[in-house]
Parts: sequence; C-alpha cells; structure tokens
Amino acid sequence: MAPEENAGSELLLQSFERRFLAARALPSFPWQVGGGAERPAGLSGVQGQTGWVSVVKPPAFLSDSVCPQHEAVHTEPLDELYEALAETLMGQGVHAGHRSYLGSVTLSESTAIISHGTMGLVTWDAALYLAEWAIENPAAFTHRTILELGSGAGLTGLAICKLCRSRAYIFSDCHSWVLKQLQGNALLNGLSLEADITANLPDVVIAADVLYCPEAIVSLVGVLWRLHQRAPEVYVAFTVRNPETCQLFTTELGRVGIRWEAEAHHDQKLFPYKEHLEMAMLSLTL
Ligand SMILES: C[S@@+](CC[C@H](N)C(=O)[O-])C[C@H]1O[C@@H](n2cnc3c(N)ncnc32)[C@H](O)[C@@H]1O
Repeated sequence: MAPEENAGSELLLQSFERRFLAARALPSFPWQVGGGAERPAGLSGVQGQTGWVSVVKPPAFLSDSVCPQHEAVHTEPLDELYEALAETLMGQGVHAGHRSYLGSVTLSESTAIISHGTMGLVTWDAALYLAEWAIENPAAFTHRTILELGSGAGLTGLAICKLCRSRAYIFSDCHSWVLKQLQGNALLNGLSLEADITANLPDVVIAADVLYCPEAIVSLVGVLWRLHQRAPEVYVAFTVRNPETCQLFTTELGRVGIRWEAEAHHDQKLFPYKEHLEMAMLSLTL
C-alpha cells in the first residue's frame, strides 16, 4: 500500500476507534461502504468491528442503523450484537455503560439521553466542544481554579483536570443522580475529592449545554451576575438548536450588564460528535 493510502487508513481507523470507544451512534461513524467508495484494507468487515461489542457492550450506540449497515455489506451480525440491541430497546438490564474519550477520560454514562428525569447522565456535544477548546488553550486553565456549572457526567472537567493542569476544579450540578455519577466518574479517573470548596474562589467559570430552556438561562445569568465581584473569566459553550434561545441568553446578559463575545470556531475534532450541529462558545466579561 502507498504511504499516503496507509496514512489515510490510519486516520480512518483512528476515527472509527474514537467513535467506538466513546460509544457514539453508528450513523456518526465514517462509513464508506454504501457510498460507492472502497473500504480500506484493514477494515475487513463489519463483522470484525462488531465483534468488539460483546467486550465493551455500550448498547446505546447500537441504534437504528445497525441493520442497514450489515445489509450494505451483505454480512450477518454477531448474535451478541442482536442480544445487546434487544436488551437496550426493551430497556432491560443495562442502564449504564462506560465510554472512553481520547483514551484519557473514561466515564460511566447512562444509555438513555434522559433518565431519572435529567439530561445530565450523558455527555453532550457542547461538553466535547468545550473540552476541545480547553485542550487547544490550556493556558486559560493552568494553575487556576475552575468552577463548572451544570457539569453533568463530567467530561469537560475531567479532560481539563487531566490535560490542562488546573489548580482546583469545582464540579457542580443540581441533580442528585448526576452528582452521584459525577463523583464516581471523578474517582474512576483517579482524581482526589475534597468536600470543602470555600477556599477555592474561581478564576474561571465554564458551562456546557446549559442553555436549553428559558428558566435555565435566567437562572444561569443570575448565578453569573452574583459572581461578578470576583470577575472570573467565563466561557459558555452550547449547541445552537434554537436561535431564539441564544437570543434570550444574550438579551439576559445585556440586561444585567454582562458583556460577551463569540469565540472563533475551532475545528480540533478530537472527539467524535455530529459535525452538522452548530456549536458556539461565548466568552463573557463580568
Ligand atoms: C444538558 S446537561 C449538560 C451536562 C454537561 N455540561 C454536558 O454538556 O455534557 C445540563 C446539566 O445542567 C444541570 N442543571 C440544570 N439546571 C441547573 C441548575 N439550576 N443548577 C445546577 N445544574 C443545573 C443538569 O442537571 C444537567 O446535568
């Protein structure tokens, strides 16, 4: 194989691996079969890929496209694959799985996007986007105390703790199940926990995907306004699902006198997430 083909295959395999370990939905995988292109050597078939499923078994990603993918390459999936899929669809047995991001951060996450009445038990794309930005801009976090609002499963914070050498990191959330899972994930990643956060006033405040409804926006702006005497740097990342929601956020910021500017888009693409969703990040001046 020519060196450039080899490099292309390496990248493709890496892309598959990242999506697989992060248990992303199958449609987000860089499938080339069915689109007319040749599969690269080394990806010898879906059968080989799906053989991993019985080892890690994060069934959330065995979603609707599994059967079409097999049909496209005229192969039969493993029995274990069907069993895991059936288990998930019937909502029995497995409710959490482990997802690995970049081989650096491993999280226990729910297999459903909403469970126990919260969306905080899974990692959202804005958390990945913000973590990518942090990895690209470690100086913003190095030797500093970070407060994260609405940490959810903890991906952003754990990536910052592991890769940006922050002094202290304060995770926060309002939901008891989320906090329990968050604590488990921090321990899973080898962090030591301290209950007393009073000595650590934040230098930086961050939040990912917490702008999903008007009540959340109003309450977030209220918290930010209360932090303004400390004047921390603030970064808020979100998926632009509804322009009116973003508009409400900036209007509320203006109402309490918080200035903001949009950070330039980055295209780190370290983590697998749906590229077609529009991601955004604002930096605020309190
Ligand atoms: C969509 S999830 C995002 C979680 C995580 N930041 C991510 O991007 O993966 C929103 C999170 O905000 C938390 N949350 C919502 N309102 C909150 C509030 N008033 N105070 C603290 N956390 C809140 C929820 O419990 C949930 O974990």
